[in-house]
Amino acid sequence: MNKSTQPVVIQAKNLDLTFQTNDGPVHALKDVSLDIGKGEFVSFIGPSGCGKTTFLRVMAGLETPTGGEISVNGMTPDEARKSRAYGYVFQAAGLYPWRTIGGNIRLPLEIMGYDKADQAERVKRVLELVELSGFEKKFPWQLSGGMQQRASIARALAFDAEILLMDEPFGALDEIVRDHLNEQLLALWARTKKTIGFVTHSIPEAVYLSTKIVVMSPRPGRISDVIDSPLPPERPLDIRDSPEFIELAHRVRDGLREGHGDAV
Ligand SMILES: Nc1ncnc2c1ncn2[C@@H]1O[C@H](COP(=O)(O)OP(=O)(O)OP(=O)(O)O)[C@@H](O)[C@H]1O
Repeated sequence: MNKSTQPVVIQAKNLDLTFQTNDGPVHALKDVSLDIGKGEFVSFIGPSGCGKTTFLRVMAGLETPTGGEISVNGMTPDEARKSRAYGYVFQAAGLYPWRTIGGNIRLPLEIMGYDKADQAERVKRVLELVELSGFEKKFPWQLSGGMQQRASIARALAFDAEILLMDEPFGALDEIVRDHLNEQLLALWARTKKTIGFVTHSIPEAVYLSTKIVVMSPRPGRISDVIDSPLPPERPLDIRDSPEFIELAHRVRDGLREGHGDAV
């Protein structure tokens, strides 16, 4: 299933996850199988409730599947988490308002016991990576929403996690800011060669960013299409006007329609 020539980092086989709720069982994931190769940028797109976040949380070891198997670097997700295999970026930047940007990025490093000099070096490096050098001593409220989200990405990068799991990180931002962050994220991905799992509701965002697009559908949450992108790795924003891009966006839209009647 994995067409990438890179080794497989995340392998999910026939995953099932049913939540038991007061209103009865909710089948959040059904028979989900997927290989993610090292260095891939994989987007998960689908209507609300199709299990995107649940799948990401299973990869991160934050949710336990009720059936099937999943491995991350040959380990269980829980073991992978303990070996600091991934960083997690949420929809809200989730920065502590009483800590500076540098202080927020340092927090996981403090908890993990990195020494002071190493912490300082890492904070400097990741701030450069997200183009926030000079903002270390500012507080979150002094930064725009887009900058806060970049700081949150920097925090996830600070301990060299090989895998970055991002749950709609730019969903709350306006389109121009989002375009800019998409460009920056692609550049960062090219520089760092991270493996990225990215949840989005936006077709253009998924098509612009991904090497692989996973289309999901709800009730029960399942994968309805997996598309390996034919687009080149170098992607200026105006690639979105190219026939290849538009064709790919159509295929994603068709996949969403099939899984969800006519509403997306
Ligand atoms: N902890 C939980 N307990 C019970 N049900 C849950 C839990 N987490 C998720 N669900 C349910 O599982 C289904 C999938 O939810 P999930 O959040 O993964 O979807 P999603 O595709 O990420 O949706 P959205 O795009 O709205 O964020 C939904 O029906 C949701 O209500």
